[in-house]
Amino acid sequence: MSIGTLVLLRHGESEWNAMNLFTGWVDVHLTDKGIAEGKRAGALLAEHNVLPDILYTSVLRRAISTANYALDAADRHWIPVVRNWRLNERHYGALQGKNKSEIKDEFGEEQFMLWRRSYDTPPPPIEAGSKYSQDGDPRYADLDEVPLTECLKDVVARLVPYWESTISQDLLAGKTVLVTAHGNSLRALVKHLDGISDEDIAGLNIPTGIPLRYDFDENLRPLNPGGTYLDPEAAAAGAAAVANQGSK
Ligand SMILES: O=C(O)[C@@H](CO)OP(=O)(O)O
Repeated sequence: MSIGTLVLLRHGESEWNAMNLFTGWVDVHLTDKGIAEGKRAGALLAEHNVLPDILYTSVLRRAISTANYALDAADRHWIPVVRNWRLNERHYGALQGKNKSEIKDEFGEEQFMLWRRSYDTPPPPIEAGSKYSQDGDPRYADLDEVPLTECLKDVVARLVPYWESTISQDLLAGKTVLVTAHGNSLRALVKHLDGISDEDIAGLNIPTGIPLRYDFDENLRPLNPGGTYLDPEAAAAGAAAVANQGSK
């Protein structure tokens, strides 16, 4: 059987994306624009005849809702769904709920970019019991420890084993697999798929709501390194907008 197709989809614009706030594991809703992006993503899937057989999402509603809108638009609302915290956004520690521009002004561009895009510098940990911490959240009851902060390296460490044991098995079985997740969890996965260095991953930004397709050889090496966005122009504009967050 031939190897399946992978489609990565970052959730549509969330309320906190629109407000320029660090989000991480805080479970915020989509904006109307984000809902429209989800529907458009589904239309793109249908137009390109990339019809998912199975969906993997994080346990955060911005990814779950985006997938629901997209699959409904593509008439694939009925496929099996697997949700796993390992696809969650990077935990943004004490920065969760903080305004990106204010953090940049307070700590300077260099520290801001270290926290946002360096591979192995996590933000300061969130305080237990603080408004935007996840302690006591029932969806994480099975975790030995809920993270208090994460850098991208931590996301790679929690996500790649799940990719290898579970998601990639569906590709090897020939399925079309949709993964609906987040800016930094998808950066972690793309880093692994494309073998991007710890330094170069800093320059990679994933736009909201535009399906990114990967095809593979039998060793699960991408035949189209970097993947193929189903709307390349919108993807380039969207990635530039993400890169510039924090600049007023
Ligand atoms: O706030 C976040 O959780 C992420 C994604 O929106 O932000 P950034 O792109 O700055 O890593």
